[in-house]
Amino acid sequence: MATQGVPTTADPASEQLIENFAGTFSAVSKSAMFACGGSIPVTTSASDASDGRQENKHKEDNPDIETKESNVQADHVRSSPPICIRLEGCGKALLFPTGEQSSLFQQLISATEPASFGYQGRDVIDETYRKATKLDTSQFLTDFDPHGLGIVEIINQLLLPSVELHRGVRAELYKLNVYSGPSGHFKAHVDTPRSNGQVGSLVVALPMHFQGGGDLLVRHEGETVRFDWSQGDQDEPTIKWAAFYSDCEHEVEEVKSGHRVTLTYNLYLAQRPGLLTGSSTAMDATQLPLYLSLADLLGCPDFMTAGGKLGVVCSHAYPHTNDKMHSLLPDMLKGVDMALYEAAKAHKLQYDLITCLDSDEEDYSEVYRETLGGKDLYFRGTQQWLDTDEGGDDGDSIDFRSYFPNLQTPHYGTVTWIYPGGPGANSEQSLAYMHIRSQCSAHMAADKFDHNYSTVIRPQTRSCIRIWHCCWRFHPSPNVVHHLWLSRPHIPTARISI
Ligand SMILES: O=C(O)CCC(=O)C(=O)O
Ligand SMILES: [Fe+2]
Repeated sequence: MATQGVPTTADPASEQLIENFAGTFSAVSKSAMFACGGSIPVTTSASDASDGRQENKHKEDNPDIETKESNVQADHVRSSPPICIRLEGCGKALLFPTGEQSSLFQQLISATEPASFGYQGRDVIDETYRKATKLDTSQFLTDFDPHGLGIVEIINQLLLPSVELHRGVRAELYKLNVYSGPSGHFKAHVDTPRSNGQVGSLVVALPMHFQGGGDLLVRHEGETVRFDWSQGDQDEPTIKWAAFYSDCEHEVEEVKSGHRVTLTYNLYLAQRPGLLTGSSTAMDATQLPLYLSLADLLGCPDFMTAGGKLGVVCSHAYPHTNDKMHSLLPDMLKGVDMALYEAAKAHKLQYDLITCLDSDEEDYSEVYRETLGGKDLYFRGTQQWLDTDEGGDDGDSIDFRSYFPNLQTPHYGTVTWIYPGGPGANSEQSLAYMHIRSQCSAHMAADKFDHNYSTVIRPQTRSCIRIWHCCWRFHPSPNVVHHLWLSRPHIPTARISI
């Protein structure tokens, strides 16, 4: 057996920092995400479009550059064409971005009516509480498509962490609203659900100059996320969006000048038509609490001065056995796992996702690596035993490693592990067992194991292998299995792997 202890446990100063980070991670994973948002640039001229083509050409000519960059900051930036609004009874299309002096925009403003809000079962208009105007969907048409721009998919991944893969949200246009300066606002409130299936709201701010105020604040269990969407006339025109659960209190701060024009959508739970589009660039990771917590960790000069590794156990299940699914990572990540991935990416950390086997022994000082059929499998701990009694409770134990003669030296050294919810809280290990089963059935002699032996790997039994469902390490190749690995190449003394 090849082993090699690597003394890279966190130093005491780092331990406190890691604890803070773990606290945020656990809090986020417990409460899941309650709000998310992002921005999408609007392409307004032919030159913008050709810039995009130039960039693609550059990448075609330099495939290596593409590959190297793709691990850290690869996604192309998705942009939107100008957004068209057509008013009922008006043949002309109003295109956003637009100037507030344009006659079509003025026509829009005059067509809107004071916006009400629900209070004790009635629709009320009270400008001290809400000063805004609205158009109902019967009064206008728009070509804005939150599904096509990838917004809905991001919401699926971030706001629906506990829902199975095939569930998602459907966004249904509800209103156009205008909050105009100097005093347009909406005080803190919780939206009235339009039906049982409604899970949240999506607000999209069209590219339009307005300044000062107009921030959307969303609150949940004492946490607040602020979305600042003001745009000056020098800024690139950008669509801003935010989505949040129905039970979140939210408010719109006073707009000082200009017009804040929004499309609001109700988000309903729906069947998810397929897998993901991978448009995470539309999301603003810097608004994630994990981003800030990670920033604290990375910004501290005391953090892991002697180097070290941080492993974060995934909160959700992913199909390890299916190569097609592997290639869809990270797009198919859910909830806090995706948030962590996005936060790491926004910090320009390197990352990798691996599947990891975790023994139940106390000694975690060794990490073993085994390459199986082009996939890397990582072992932690010193004892890897399989109980081979397929049907019964207790059977013979076999040293798992004897089936992997090419076991290599430890690859990652000691890892400081963060278990959201605590060790053992991962309820989705069964998928990982299937992974083991499939790995083993492909690579072990058929007479040694039959295909049922997922039943004999018992996570809670001390002498059995326990599988933690992804320690993270991302790799651009679809053939290499998962584990998120974060490091800071520019600060060589402090290396983090998650
Ligand atoms: O415009 C916003 O940011 C939020 C609007 C809102 O709260 C609502 O329409 O219920
Ligand atoms: Fe609202």
